[in-house]
Amino acid sequence: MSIESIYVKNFRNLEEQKFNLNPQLNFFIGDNGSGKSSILESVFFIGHGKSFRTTKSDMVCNFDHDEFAVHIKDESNASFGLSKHRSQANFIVKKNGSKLGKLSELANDFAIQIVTPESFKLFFGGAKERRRFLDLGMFHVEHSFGHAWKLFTKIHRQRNAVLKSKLTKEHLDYWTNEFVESSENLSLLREIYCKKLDSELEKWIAILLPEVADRVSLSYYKGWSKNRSLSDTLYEQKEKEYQLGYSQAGAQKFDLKFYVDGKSIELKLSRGQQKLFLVALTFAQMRLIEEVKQVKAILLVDDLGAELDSNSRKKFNTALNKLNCQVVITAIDVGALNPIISENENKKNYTMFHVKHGEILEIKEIG
Ligand SMILES: Nc1ncnc2c1ncn2[C@@H]1O[C@H](COP(=O)(O)OP(=O)(O)OP(=O)(O)O)[C@@H](O)[C@H]1O
Repeated sequence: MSIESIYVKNFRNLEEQKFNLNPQLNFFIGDNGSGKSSILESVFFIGHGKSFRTTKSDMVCNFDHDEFAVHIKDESNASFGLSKHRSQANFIVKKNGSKLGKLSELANDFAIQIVTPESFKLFFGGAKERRRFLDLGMFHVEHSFGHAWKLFTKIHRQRNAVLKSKLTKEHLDYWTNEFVESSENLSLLREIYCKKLDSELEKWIAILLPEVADRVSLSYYKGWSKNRSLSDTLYEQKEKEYQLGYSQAGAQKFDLKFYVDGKSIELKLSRGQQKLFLVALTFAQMRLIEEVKQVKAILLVDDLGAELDSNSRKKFNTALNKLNCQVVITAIDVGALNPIISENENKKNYTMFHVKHGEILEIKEIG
């Protein structure tokens, strides 16, 4: 799918704005603090039911107002919208004018991925972001994942509650058996997905980081040692688990690590190369989602110029043309978009906007 039009109201510094997007490339240019990231944040909000900058949804509501809204229309004229008043706990979520029960239901219709200047630091800096990334892909690609994940989360919570309240051995044994079974189930699904991701990643690395192609490897850690069963691991850690009050091993502890020549990415790649690596991974995931869902994913890139030199942006553009999806890119100035603009000049497949103090204006002539 692609987004045809967006309406935002009282979203951060965007008071009331309506604009149409190009089905392919969209560039938002503006000074620091003009509202570029807020535009991406509003699109991300529709696709994920949350912000990529804060866990507190009321933070995105304009300081001077009590209610914010985002509405979009896609290329087939289907409409999706959300709004929230500060005084209410829940969002009003609508699809084609009819109310939906949950914000998360909107996510079924979208596959929106984002790359920000911070994302590669977060991604290579800690397991949390890698877990989030992988599970997001799995949610779209592996049909049984949503159900398996929900079940696991419920069992994990129950087992932790038993550990915390130090209930009887019978209670713990029951929840441990359930926990082991659902951990193994989830882990198997993740392992299958990682293999798919690995083979797709290779293709994008060849375009974006040809200098390390064939030297990249991916390693999936399921959340407990590969040499021992989860039951044995939990049995051995029983005392410690009772002391701490939560499960020490299991599918919640999974991770995905990337290496170049067997050494971690942070040691082998520069910051710009790390960003390209994450772009390659994001494109690989988008392609897998597209194959399964038969929908085009939408890519958001905040501050393209950060960390990427002109040659890297050229490779980024080559990959972008191959991916062929709707893209929304922000930059501080037009120079940061070259050579992407110059290489797409003849195709006229882009729209450029100027963002100033929360106002969005389409630029007709680029001079
Ligand atoms: N809830 C809010 N209400 C009103 N204004 C807000 C709110 N939250 C943030 N802002 C302001 O919105 C402005 C735009 O922020 P945004 O991050 O979108 O800018 P940007 O154009 O991406 O800047 P940069 O290039 O520095 O990343 C900032 O000046 C910020 O102070």
